[in-house]
Amino acid sequence: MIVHRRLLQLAGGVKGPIAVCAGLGLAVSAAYTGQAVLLAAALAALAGGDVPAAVRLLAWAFAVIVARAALLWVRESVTVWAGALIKARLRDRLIDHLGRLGPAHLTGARTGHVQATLVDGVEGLDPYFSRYLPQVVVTFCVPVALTGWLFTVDAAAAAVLAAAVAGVLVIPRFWDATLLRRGRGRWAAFAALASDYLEATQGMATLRAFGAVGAVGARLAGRAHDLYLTTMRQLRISLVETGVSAFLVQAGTAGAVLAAATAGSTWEAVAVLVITVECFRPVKNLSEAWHAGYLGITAVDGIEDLLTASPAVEDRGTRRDFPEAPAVAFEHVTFTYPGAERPAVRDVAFTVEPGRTVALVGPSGAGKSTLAALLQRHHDPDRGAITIGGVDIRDLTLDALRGGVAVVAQDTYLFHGTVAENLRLSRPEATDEELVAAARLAAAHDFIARLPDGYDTRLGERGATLSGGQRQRLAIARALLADAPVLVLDEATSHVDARTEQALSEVRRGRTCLMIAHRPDTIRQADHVVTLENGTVLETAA
Ligand SMILES: Nc1ncnc2c1ncn2[C@@H]1O[C@H](COP(=O)(O)OP(=O)(O)OP(=O)(O)O)[C@@H](O)[C@H]1O
Repeated sequence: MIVHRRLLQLAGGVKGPIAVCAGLGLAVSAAYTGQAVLLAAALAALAGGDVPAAVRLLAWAFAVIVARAALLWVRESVTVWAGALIKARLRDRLIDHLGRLGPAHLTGARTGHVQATLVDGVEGLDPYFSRYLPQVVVTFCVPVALTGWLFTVDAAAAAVLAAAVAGVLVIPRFWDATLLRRGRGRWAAFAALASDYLEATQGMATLRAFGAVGAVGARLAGRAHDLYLTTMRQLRISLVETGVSAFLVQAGTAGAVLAAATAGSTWEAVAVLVITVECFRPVKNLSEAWHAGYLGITAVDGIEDLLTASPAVEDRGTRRDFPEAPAVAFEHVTFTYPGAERPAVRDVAFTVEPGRTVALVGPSGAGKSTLAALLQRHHDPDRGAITIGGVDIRDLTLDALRGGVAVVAQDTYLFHGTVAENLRLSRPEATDEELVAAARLAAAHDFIARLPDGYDTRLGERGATLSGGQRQRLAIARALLADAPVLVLDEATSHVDARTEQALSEVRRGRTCLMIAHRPDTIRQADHVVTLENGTVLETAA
């Protein structure tokens, strides 16, 4: 029996559904006990030759059985509802926090780990909250109540039963710490396997190209074997615990019945037998619920890691109005990535005048993407500041900043949705006409119109069904639709044709644009060129 402190805190918001499940569990136990007592009494009446009383008692027993069936149905429905509610609330909380952590967190964590936590961990927590925790309540209440009641019927049998119940509830607790530790080991192995599988699936084209599928397959087999070993290690403890509990249940039942048969009548022994069976029923059910919910318990570390991770930047700004036609100024900005030995950018100072374009150029690793990330506040500078229209971007709310800065990245992410859904990501309320107008300006309308369902065509994951240039033009249309006054543009090193080039100049028009540029043609179109080297500004040219 594991009642995890952190999981109880997480359950704070779902105490109501858990309490309802526990209440229904108690009602079901009461129905089982009522049925058993009525049947025992009916048998006693039959043995005593009182047939009418036996029939009356059997009729009551039948009514209780019907009521219990209804209660079981309600309990199952409520359990499934509670489970769905718990999962939805927990996932909302995790996704919300992940959104606040931003991309900086995902560069430090393996995506597969995060995915395993969000999908399998939360899925495993459903039975923990909706079945296991309510059953813990039932397991503590029912045996204690029935043993107490038995003391009024047969003290000797009750004493034997009390000892067995205490043993069943207390002895397995000695294994709890080991069980939890091994469970965590098993979760770590599971998350590692999930991460490797995700990576292998995503990188399959590269693995095939380099003939590395076999080697990765062998590594995955190794991971799967680790998972098997950790599962068996945990199972060994679980089985010992189950065996000890089963022994105590059988010994307690036999001992209590023996005590009753020695001291009282045969029918008293029958009554004790039915009570002991009902006394231990919740213990058996708890063990079943434990097997359903233990995956969630072991995933708690991943969930806690995610929930306690602090965002790379705090959303402490209060200004909601984004400056209009703003200048973007880097004021002696220095920034070192966490754990890095030297700054990625050092004392960088330049200004992008309102409505103008500055091309950032320089060799690989010079710090161009870092400056773009700082402008989007994926990180905050260690020294210096970035201002937009004279306002420090830390004074803007993150929502205001995101609404005012549009991004056309080189590796544009397209989701497994329709073209229209992907475009509306930047402005969900955009009308169909606005969608088409943006797509036309971005030179994307023609190829979209040729797709099987036009704007309603479903794109494959990451836009896999489109060419690189088409993906880039959709990204430009998305930025146009966002209609933000500041633009961060990471010029693609590949797939830039004349039409994409024209779309790029369209999206820059009237906007203050920071452009990571690679090609001489594009660099020539910029109003100013800032050359970076080793994180510092080498020269600024008009
Ligand atoms: N997440 C990170 N953690 C630690 N160091 C990083 C991280 N991202 C980049 N760096 C380092 O910061 C420095 C600047 O990298 P940055 O990506 O800004 O260069 P870049 O000029 O955009 O290069 P490229 O043209 O190749 O994209 C490099 O030394 C790089 O190794």
